[in-house]
Amino acid sequence: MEPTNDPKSNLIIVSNRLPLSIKRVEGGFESSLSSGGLVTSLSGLTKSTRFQWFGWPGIELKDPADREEVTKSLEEHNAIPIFLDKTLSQEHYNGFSNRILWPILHYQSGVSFDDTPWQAYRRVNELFADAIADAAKSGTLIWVHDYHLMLLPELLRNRLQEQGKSCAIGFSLHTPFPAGDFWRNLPVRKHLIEGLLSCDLIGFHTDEYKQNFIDTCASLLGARTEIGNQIQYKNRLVCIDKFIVGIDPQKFTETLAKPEVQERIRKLKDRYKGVKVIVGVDRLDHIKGLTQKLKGFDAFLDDHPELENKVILIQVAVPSREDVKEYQELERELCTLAGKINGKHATPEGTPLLYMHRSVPFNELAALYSVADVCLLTSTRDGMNLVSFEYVACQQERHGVLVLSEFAGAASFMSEGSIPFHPANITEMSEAIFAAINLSPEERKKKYERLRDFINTNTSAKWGQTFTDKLSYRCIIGPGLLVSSGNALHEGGPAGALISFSLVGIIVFFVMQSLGEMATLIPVTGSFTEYAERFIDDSLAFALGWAYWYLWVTVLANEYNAISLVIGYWTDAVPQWAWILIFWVMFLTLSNLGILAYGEMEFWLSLIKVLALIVFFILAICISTGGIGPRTIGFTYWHDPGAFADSINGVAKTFVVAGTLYAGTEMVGITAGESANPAKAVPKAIKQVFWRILIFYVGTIFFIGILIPWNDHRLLGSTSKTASSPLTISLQDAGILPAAHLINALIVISVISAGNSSLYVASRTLLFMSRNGKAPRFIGRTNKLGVPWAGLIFTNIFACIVFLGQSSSAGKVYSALITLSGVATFIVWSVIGIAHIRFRQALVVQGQDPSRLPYQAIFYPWGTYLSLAANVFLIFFQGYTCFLNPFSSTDFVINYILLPVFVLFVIAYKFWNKTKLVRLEDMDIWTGRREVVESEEIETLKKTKSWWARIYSIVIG
Ligand SMILES: O=P(O)(O)OC[C@H]1O[C@H](O[C@H]2O[C@H](CO)[C@@H](O)[C@H](O)[C@H]2O)[C@H](O)[C@@H](O)[C@@H]1O
Ligand SMILES: O=c1ccn([C@@H]2O[C@H](COP(=O)(O)OP(=O)(O)O)[C@@H](O)[C@H]2O)c(=O)[nH]1
Repeated sequence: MEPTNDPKSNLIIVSNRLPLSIKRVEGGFESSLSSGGLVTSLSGLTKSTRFQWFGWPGIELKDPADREEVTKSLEEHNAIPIFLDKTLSQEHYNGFSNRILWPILHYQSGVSFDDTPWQAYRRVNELFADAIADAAKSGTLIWVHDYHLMLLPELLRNRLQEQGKSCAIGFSLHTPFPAGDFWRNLPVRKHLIEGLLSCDLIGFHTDEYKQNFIDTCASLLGARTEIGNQIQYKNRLVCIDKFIVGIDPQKFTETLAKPEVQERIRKLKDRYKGVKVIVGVDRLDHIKGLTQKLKGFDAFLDDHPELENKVILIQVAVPSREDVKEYQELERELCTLAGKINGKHATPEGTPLLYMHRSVPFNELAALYSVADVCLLTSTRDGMNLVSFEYVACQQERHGVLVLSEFAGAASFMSEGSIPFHPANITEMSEAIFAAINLSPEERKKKYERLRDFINTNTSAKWGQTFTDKLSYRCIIGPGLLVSSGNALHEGGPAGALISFSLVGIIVFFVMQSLGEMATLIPVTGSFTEYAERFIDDSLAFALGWAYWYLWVTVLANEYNAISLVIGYWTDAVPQWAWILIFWVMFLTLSNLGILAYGEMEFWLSLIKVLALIVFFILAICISTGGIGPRTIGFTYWHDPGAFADSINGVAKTFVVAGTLYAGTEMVGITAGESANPAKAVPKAIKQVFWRILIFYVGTIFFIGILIPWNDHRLLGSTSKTASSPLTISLQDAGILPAAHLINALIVISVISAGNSSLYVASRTLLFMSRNGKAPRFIGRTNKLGVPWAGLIFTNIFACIVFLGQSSSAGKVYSALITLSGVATFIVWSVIGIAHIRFRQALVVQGQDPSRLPYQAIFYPWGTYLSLAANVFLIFFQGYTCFLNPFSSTDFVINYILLPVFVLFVIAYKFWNKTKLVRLEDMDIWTGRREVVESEEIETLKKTKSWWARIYSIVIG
C-alpha cells in the first residue's frame, strides 16, 4: 500500500490469527471467519479505516504453490499471511500462549512453565518482526494485538532501527493484565514487559488492567511512572491508556431487519411461547465460567421448582483451542454436567438446558440474542466480553436483562445497566437470574437504555479511531518551538506549516502594530489590560487580566513539567517531582532578585538560543546540499511524501500550534513602551519582532521541512522529547552523533528562559490588577527593589498544578487545566485589536489628527481589522478537532470553557461595579502621554555599541 495523504491509511494491524482461517479441502482451500472478540472488534474497524492485516493463516503450507494460492485469496481481504511450520505454531499458540500465558493473565493458578514452548514463542515473534519490518515504510503505524505477540514491539523496533525506518508502534492487550503479585508467577515476566515497552502506546480495556501494568513496570523494572499515563524506561517514554473496545451495533440492527432473520425470530418465539429464554454465548474456555454457569443454573432450578418448564437456558459453547489438553478436559466436564442437569430437571414437556457445542452462523446468533429475555455471562475473568455488547444491540424491542459477572471487563462499564454477581457464588447467581426474570418492564427499559447508550457510544470504530489517533499524535507537551514545530510539520507538511506559521506571523505582526501605536503615545507599565480599561470597558480589562494571568500560569506549569522530563534524558537518579521542586525554588529565587537579574539571565539564555538556531540553520544548509551527511536532500521531501500532509485540513490544524508558539510576542510592545524613549523603541521593537518571526519561526519551519519528511514518525515523540525534536532528528540523520545531547541542552535553556519569562509576565499582570482594584491588594505587594514578590509567590503556587500531572489519576485534570488556556491567546489578541480600533475612533471624535501620532500602525485600519477577524475566528476554531467524528463532549468543554468563563467574569464585574462601555468622546487618551526624547541621544547610543551588541539588538531586541 502506497502512503497517501492520510497518515492512518498507512496502518498495519498484526495479530496472531488472521480474521480468516484457512482449511485444506478437496481441490483447494476454504476460508472461514475466525471466532472470538478480537476479530469482532477489528472487523468493526474496517468500515472506518483502511489497513493491512498480518497474521498466521492457521494452516501449515510447505509447497510454495499452495502458499501463493492462499496469499492471493487473502489479498482480496487485505490480509497478509505469515506462514509458520506446524510444530512451531503449535508450541507458540497452544504451548506457550494458551497453556502458560493465557492462564496467568486470567489469574489461573497451577501453571507450569516449560522452556520449549517459550523458545517457540520467541521464534514466532521474531518471524513476525522480520515480515513486518520488511513490509513497513517510514511513517507506518503498526498496531500489534494481544498476548501472543508481546515480544514483537521490541524485536520490531530493533529491526526497523537497523533498516533506518521510523514507525509508530502501538499494542493492545485484549485480556486482563493481572496484579503484579500474580504476574510474578511467570519466570519470563520481565522479557515480556520489556518487549512491550518498546511501544509508543499501549492500550488496555479497563483502568484496573492499565494500573496493574503500570505498577508492574515500576516494581519489576524500576521504570518511572510518576507522570500520569506514561512510563519512562531506558530513555523511552511510553503512553499507557484505556481504550474501550466495542462492536458495530449497526451490523446487528441491519441483520435483525433482514426478512430471513425476522422469520427465524418468529419461529423461535413460537417455539418458546410462555417460556423465559436465557441465552449464553461463550467460547469453550475456563475463563468464561461455564462450569459455574451450569452449576448456578442447576441451583436456580432447585431453588424455583415453580418455574418448571417455564425457563430454558440456551448455551452456545463455541469450540476453542481444541488441541489443548485442558480445553478437551473442560469440554468433557461440561458435557457430563449438562447431561446431569437435564437428567435431573427434564420433564416430558422438555429439558431446561439446551447445550450446543458448536459455533453458530451470524444470522442465527442475532435471532437468538433477540428472543432471549436474559443473557447470562459468568466469566471468572474476561478481558472485556463483547457478547454482552451484542446482546444489548439486539434488545431494542424486548429490553432483555443482562446478568453479568463482576469479573468481566465489561462490568466496569455496564454494572449499573445490568445485574452484577460474583461467579463463584452459586446462590448469588441463582438470585441474580431470578431477579432478572422478574424485573419490572420500567426497570428493564431503564437498564436497557443505559446499556444501549453505552454500546452505541463506544463502538469498535471509535475504539480503533481513538487508538490510531493517539498513536499518531501521542504525548506532545512541547517545550516550544524546538519540539512543537515537529508536530506542526507532521500535521501540515512542509508547505502547510510554512503557510500557517507565516499567516499567524502576519497576525502577530499586526497585533504588535496595534500595541505599538498605543504604547508609543501612552506607554503603560505592567499590562496592556490598561488599554482595555481605558478604551473599551473596565469589566473587560478585569476578565482579560485574569485570562492573561491564567495563560502564563499554565505556560509556567508546562515548563516545569517539560524541564523535569528533558533533564531526565541525562539522569534518572532524581525523581521527576524533585526536579520540578528544584526548578520551582530556583525560578522563585531568581525572579525575586528583580528586573536586572531577570534581564541579565534572559540576555544570556536568549543569546545561546539564538546562536544555536543560527548554527542549526548553517548546518541545515550544509546537510541539505550534501556537504554534511549521506546525500543531497534539496527539496526531495516536498515532492515525496509531499508539500502538504492533509491538504487544507492539515494547514488549518497547524494554526493552533503556531498561535500557541507565538503567544507572548505581544509583550515586546509593552516592554518597549516602558523604555526611556518609546517613540524610538517601539518601532524598533516591532521591526525586530518582524525579523524574529521571519528568521526564527518561519526559518525553523522552513529548514526542518526540508530536512525531514512530514510522515517521519519520530516527529511524534518516538522516545523522548529530545528525540522527537525535529532538530535532533535532522542532525542525527546527518550523522552528527552528539546531536541529541546538544539539542537537549538547548531545550533545557529554552525551557528555563520560557519559565523565567512566564513568571515575570504573570506577576506583572497581577501587580497591575491589584493596583487597579481588580485583584486583592496583598497580591500587589512589592519589596524595596520593586519586585512584586507576593504576585510571584501567588503565581508560582498556582503553577503547582504541575504536580497533578505526576499522578495518573490527576493527570487528566492537569492536561485539562493546561488545554483550557489554549483560547486565551486569541482572546487577548482580539481585545488588543478592539482597543486599537476604538482608540483611533476616539482620536477622530475628539478632534485629534491620527497622522500626527508618534508611531502609526502600518496598513491601519485594514491590518487591524484583518488580524481582529482572524483572532476571533481562531477563538472558535482552536478546539475544532473535538467536532471531528466522533464528537467529544469532554474535549469540547475543555477547549471552550474559558470562553463562557471569560464572559461571566465580564458580566459579574460589570454588574458589581456598574461599569459602562467607554464613550468615544469621554475616552481618556490623555493621561500618561510621554514626551519624546531627542533622537540624537539614541544615535549616540547606537554609535557607542559594539558590533556584536548591534547584531544582538537587531535579532533579539
Ligand atoms: O483466537 P482464539 O484462540 O480462538 O481466541 C479468540 C480470542 O479470544 C480472546 O479474546 C479477547 O478479546 C476480546 C476483544 O477484545 C475480549 O472481549 C475478550 O474478553 C478477550 O478474551 C483473545 O484475547 C483473542 O486474542 C482471541 O483471538
Ligand atoms: O459461534 C460463534 C458465536 C460467537 N462468536 C463471536 O465471538 C465473539 C466473542 O467475543 P468475546 O469478547 O465475548 O469473548 P472472546 O471469545 O473473545 O474471549 C463475539 O463477537 C461473538 O459474536 C463467534 O465468533 N462464533
